[in-house]
Amino acid sequence: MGKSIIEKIWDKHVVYEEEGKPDLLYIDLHLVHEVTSPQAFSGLRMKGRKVRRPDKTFATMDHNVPTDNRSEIHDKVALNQMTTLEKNCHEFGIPLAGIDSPDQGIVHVIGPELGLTLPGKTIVCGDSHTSTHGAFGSIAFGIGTSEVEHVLATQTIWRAKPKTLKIDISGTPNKGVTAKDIILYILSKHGFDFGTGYIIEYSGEAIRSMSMDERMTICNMSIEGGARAGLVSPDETTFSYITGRKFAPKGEELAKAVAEWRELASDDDAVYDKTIHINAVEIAPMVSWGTNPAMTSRVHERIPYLSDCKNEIERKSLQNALSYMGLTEGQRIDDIQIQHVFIGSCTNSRLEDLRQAAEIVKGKQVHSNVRALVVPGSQQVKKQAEEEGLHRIFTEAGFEWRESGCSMCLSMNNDIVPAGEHCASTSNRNFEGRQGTGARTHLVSPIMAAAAAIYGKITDVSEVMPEEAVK
Ligand SMILES: CC(C)[C@H](C(=O)O)[C@@H](O)C(=O)O
Ligand code: SF4
Repeated sequence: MGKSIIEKIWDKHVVYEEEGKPDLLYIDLHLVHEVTSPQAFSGLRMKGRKVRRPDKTFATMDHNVPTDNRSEIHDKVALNQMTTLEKNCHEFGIPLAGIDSPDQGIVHVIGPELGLTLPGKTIVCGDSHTSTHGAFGSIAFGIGTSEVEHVLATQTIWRAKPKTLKIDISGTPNKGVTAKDIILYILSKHGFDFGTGYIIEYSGEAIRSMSMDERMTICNMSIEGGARAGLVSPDETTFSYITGRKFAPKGEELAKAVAEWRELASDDDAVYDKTIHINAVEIAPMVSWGTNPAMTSRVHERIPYLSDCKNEIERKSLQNALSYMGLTEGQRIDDIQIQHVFIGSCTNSRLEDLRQAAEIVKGKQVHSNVRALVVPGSQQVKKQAEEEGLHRIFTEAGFEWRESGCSMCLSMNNDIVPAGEHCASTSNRNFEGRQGTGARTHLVSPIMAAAAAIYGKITDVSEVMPEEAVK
């Protein structure tokens, strides 16, 4: 019987196992950011311990860095977390892409970009969207702060062996349908907890024809379905992305690594605990209308009716979501008015996301009721986008063009959506208060966000996209 990539990587990393207990897993890469690391470093200091493998650890600051004026940081909590991270990295010998570094950015954007994220690795970070790195064929998952301390001290972590779930996506996506729509569709169809206890492997022709940026978007949101991680078996697309990256293997070492990575891909006869099939033609541009990412519909649909709910629990949760969102049952999704647009976050702030959004925005103006932000995921993305002139397309249309960071994805910095206002956002979470107290989030793709910015309401991008923007 063949093995899946999940079992292959897992088995190679188990350093200790005992019947009925979690496995002790070796960790190849530990990514660190300013929010979930301070207590972990204090713990080490108190116990007089060192970081075991600073060379397998890499830090950046992203959650609360300002994305407008970098030179004056007024927020005391943010400033404290940033200087604490600098101090900790210096003391424990950990490489850091600090606020002034050309490598700074959202931790899940810079790992791949710098060639730190590689196939076959086990990767952890004190952050739930670590699943993003699975796009390269690695097992990557988020850990808690006490576990951050454990990994810093031992380079290992305790984890029960996961169940395996294969999501096979066939077919060619329709016009206006992106990787973001595919993952939102999966969530809308299977709920916010279908992945509990599983690591997902995404496969099928739709995945194979995706770029690395697109695969990252899909893997990123695995966690919104409750999964422990999500990944894609590596292939030529993966290897060519990695080639030439700053910390990736080079020359002969790379050739040797690629030969090993090829062996990692799941065997044709691998067996999974569960399999889900999806046909991409079922999918249209998607929009979340509720308060979890599974409360999502196709753009031309209506918000569900209370009378369609299967039970009282469902009815209550629909009622609560509608009241928080200021929407009514049966309302048309494309009637929702938008006051804010956020293009950014570890889901959709990479170069391709910005290129696609710019195609929609080119030569148009942001609607007068809308405030729109583009926040590149990293300084490298920002620089490349500027070299291509994308920043000019956005700013001429009336978008704000920012420095890299998590920004409006979560209300931990200055980029906040005011109470009661609606934001079309390319991020991954729409929980109550996520973008600010009382803020109303609609999760969409970058091109849907761009269309919302121009028309001031949720708009089916497939109807307004120029011919040259159709893939
Ligand atoms: C702040 C951090 C712990 C958090 C996470 O783990 O995901 C954040 O990145 C988020 O997206 O909510
Ligand atoms: S961009 Fe958003 S989801 Fe991603 S790490 Fe930052 S806060 Fe979390």
